[in-house]
Amino acid sequence: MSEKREDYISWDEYFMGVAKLSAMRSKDPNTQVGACIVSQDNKILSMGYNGFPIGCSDDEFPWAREGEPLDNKYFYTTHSELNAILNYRGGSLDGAKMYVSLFPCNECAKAIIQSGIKTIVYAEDKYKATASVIASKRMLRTAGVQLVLYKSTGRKIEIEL
Ligand SMILES: Nc1nc(=O)n([C@H]2C[C@H](O)[C@@H](COP(=O)(O)O)O2)cc1CO
Ligand SMILES: [Zn+2]
Repeated sequence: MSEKREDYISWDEYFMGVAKLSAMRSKDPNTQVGACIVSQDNKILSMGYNGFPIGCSDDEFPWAREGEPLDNKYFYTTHSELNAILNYRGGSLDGAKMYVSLFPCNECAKAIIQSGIKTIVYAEDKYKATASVIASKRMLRTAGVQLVLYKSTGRKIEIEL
């Protein structure tokens, strides 16, 4: 009998890979973020990426980072984490895990806590010095959400599409 394959991807690589693949759907020219929500028994429940709400055209709303609040993206974008939570239509997310390519902001932190997600596995934390992320960590830690920095295995995957 032939032996089983040994170079299959791990659960962590699988879920962070799905989060990063989701991020590739984002139209944001500066930062693409992806999230993948997983049940306690390793089933994918939902995914999301950052973008404008349904019906708000990617070609009409602004992608700029600067300028007046009404003329830049920040009032209009839905973050990947919130999209992943809202995309889930199956009931409770109690005890679920979220894999996300960038640490969640304070607004998403509130949604994560309220939805019952108990663990966040994040790949990057490039805005860690901002008030938003400091406030986010304060709430998440106080609420008992486990924060896990994803350790890259360095594996590169090429997929023909
Ligand atoms: N955790 C996050 N999830 C997200 O989906 N985002 C989104 C909002 C914007 O579309 C983009 C950040 O844009 P910028 O400020 O790096 O050009 O990423 C941002 C953060 C940061 O907290
Ligand atoms: Zn957010």
